[in-house]
Amino acid sequence: MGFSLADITLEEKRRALEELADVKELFASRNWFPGTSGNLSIRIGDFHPEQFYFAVTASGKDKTKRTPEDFLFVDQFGKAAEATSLKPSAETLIHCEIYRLTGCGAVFHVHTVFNNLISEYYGEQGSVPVQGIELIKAFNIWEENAAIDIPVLPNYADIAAIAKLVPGMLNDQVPGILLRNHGIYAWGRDVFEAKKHLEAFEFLFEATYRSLLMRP
Ligand SMILES: CSCCC(=O)C(=O)COP(=O)(O)O
Ligand SMILES: [Zn+2]
Repeated sequence: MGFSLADITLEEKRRALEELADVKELFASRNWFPGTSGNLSIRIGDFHPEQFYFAVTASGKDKTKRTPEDFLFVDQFGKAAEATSLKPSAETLIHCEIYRLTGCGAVFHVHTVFNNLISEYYGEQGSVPVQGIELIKAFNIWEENAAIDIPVLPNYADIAAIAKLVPGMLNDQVPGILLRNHGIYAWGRDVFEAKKHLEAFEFLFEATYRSLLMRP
């Protein structure tokens, strides 16, 4: 092993930055980055659980704007892998842990009103039960009347403490975790799949919220 960022082609790095910029713009148009919240990443190059690289959003930026300072490359520890004045997302360690454990290709995190409300409602229980909704198929689960449990983790100011909980909370079937009163992390093999999963989660959260309201 022992490869470096320089071993990854410029073309692959350029493509990752372009894809991140496009998906960031799309999510911004949906108001999925209120108050500079949210972070996005795409993995590049070879993957070994103990060594990999990814491009991630810089911390604290207005993610509705497209600037030359939006992203940087980091290693498997979340440390900048190039000389830069940019700081990686404050939540980069959660991305690191998701890549390490799943080997996925992209991780997207957004704060929305529906994911916050649902995470609080089911926070004590530790997971959000969802059953019989067609969009569960977005997670490649095709059985009749499928039931899933979306994990909910506690939210701490110490991101490393949250990252430590990730291994114990991953559910093989479900490509996402909710942080209580915080937001959703969704991932996939690539940008297409991570976006599909994130959209499905948001649909399921809104549907769950509305069905709770409809209860007698
Ligand atoms: C103002 S939102 C608080 C931090 C957060 O939850 C988030 O998603 C954005 O942090 P980042 O460092 O990635 O900008
Ligand atoms: Zn966040």
